[in-house]
Amino acid sequence: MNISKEFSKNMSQDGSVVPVIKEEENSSFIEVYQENIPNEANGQDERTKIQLCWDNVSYVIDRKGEETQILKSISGKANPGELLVLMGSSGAGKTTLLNILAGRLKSSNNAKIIGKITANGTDIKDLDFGYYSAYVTQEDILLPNLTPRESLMFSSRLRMPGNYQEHVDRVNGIINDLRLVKCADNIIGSITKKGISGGERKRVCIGMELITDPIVLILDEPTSGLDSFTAEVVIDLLIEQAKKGRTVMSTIHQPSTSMFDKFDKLILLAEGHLVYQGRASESTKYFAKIGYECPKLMNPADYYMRLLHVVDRKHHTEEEHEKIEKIVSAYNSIEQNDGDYDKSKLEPLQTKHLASPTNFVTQFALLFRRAWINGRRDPLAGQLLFIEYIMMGVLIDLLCNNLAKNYNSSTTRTQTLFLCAAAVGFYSCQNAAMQFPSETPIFLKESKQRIYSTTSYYLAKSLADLPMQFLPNFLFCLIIYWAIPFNDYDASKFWIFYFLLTLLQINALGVGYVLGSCVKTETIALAITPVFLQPMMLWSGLFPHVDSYPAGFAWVQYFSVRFI
Ligand SMILES: Nc1ncnc2c1ncn2[C@@H]1O[C@H](COP(=O)(O)OP(=O)(O)OP(=O)(O)O)[C@@H](O)[C@H]1O
Repeated sequence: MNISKEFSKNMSQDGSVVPVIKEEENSSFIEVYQENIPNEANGQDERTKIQLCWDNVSYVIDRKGEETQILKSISGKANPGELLVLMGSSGAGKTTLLNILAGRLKSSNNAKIIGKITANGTDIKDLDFGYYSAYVTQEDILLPNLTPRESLMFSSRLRMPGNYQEHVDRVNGIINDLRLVKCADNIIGSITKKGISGGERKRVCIGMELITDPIVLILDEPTSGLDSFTAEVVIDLLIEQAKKGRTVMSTIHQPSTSMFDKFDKLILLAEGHLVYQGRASESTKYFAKIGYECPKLMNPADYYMRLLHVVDRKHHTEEEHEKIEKIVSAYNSIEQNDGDYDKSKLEPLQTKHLASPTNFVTQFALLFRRAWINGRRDPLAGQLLFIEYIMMGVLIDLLCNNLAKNYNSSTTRTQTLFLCAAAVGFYSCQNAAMQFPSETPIFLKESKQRIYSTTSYYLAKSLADLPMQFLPNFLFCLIIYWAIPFNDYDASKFWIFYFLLTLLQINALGVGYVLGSCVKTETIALAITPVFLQPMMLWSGLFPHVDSYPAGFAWVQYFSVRFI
């Protein structure tokens, strides 16, 4: 393992590491967690600590046969009890490095990760590293209609063992730690719906990860978009977490001088190269030594950003090229040694995969309740659906009412039924397609963490939405059936009419869910729904009739949500 002299000579010899986990061959996650409960007697948790090391890590992507090296042989380590901050100009590779270290980025056909990453000496590829670490993404991935308390509570109940009171206590502890008491019961909100502030939202995101009491906490730009005071509150929070013995790594954009002074360790990246690794407080001395002295009254973070900035990453000017070369070779010429954290205090981690703490039924029940609350607090979508159905019902009535007086023509009957089927199919499909895109990031994040199965999520989400779908359809059928004499107003036949339209609706919802889960935004979901539905209407058998299809084309009728 190569690390810089600057870094290693300043490493603390933390004698307070007290590893606790001693897993049996077949112990479950619940048992591991219970052994892992922190004892904060001396401010430090008496539990496993993790030192994360990375050795000559490179990331190479292949773009149309042209290889680009995003990270260039980077080595380093993050120690327990310290806040390690990654900085560098935009595009330097900070997020890429964090993603690789967190095990979120894997080698693929056109992207290769080279090098080795270990946690307490074990390759993270052999570990269920997600159970030891937590990753807070740059974007706030939260359900907008829940409160911070509800979000934390669902997260705790889905991810951790324990009875209801234990979850309540854990959530209250986190709300207090993150200073969220004032806003704990307010709606989180979104861009379009005012809720808690940006800083509070960021702290909720951090809380959602702290709920599992992770040993390694990794954050991508947790302070971006926050004012300097709120940003400092977030940094203080990270320092508190580090003081508890956690290994905390974060990228930070533009820290203020007072924030910078609080960082324990600093990693600076330039164009995928490592150009500094060591104590943040020693960095100005180091750069002065290699010929880049930070002006006395200038924020060192600002100075490094300007120093390492390049205008066009693909086409460096000669001056930029020489500067980066000089800083990189100065760093590489420093004698490397391995003296650092006392490794004898680090316990090897278990390599087997750990089971989820909740079973299918619990997952379904919690996800159903979450989806139900989130859906009911966003009445607009439901109200729109009611308006659409009632409006269409009234319009069909108006159009077909006259025909009803002489309702013997089977053509008219067929056309009216087609209009009903088209309305129900279209509205249901479009509404269902709109359900998923906004929740896709939440689902992807949670399913990557293996908090629940895809089946439990899908069932809970779609069943929680069903009442809101069925009710407007029922009103639509009431309006249509009693206005148009399909069956001489035979009341018993109404239920057959309603049942058939409900079957069609369930079909359309299924198609809508598939479409919605394939796209990233609601706008795309809205745009692609007609693309799928219109051909289905075309070969529904009405225009033209199935009997008149060209030879060999009769099979297309089976790819339609057919009602007639
Ligand atoms: N899979 C990929 N395909 C193509 N380019 C990529 C890929 N992953 C990363 N990059 C490029 O690698 C560079 C580093 O990206 P990264 O997101 O790590 O930068 P960063 O330092 O976090 O920047 P910022 O501070 O702006 O978020 C960028 O130029 C990015 O476009």
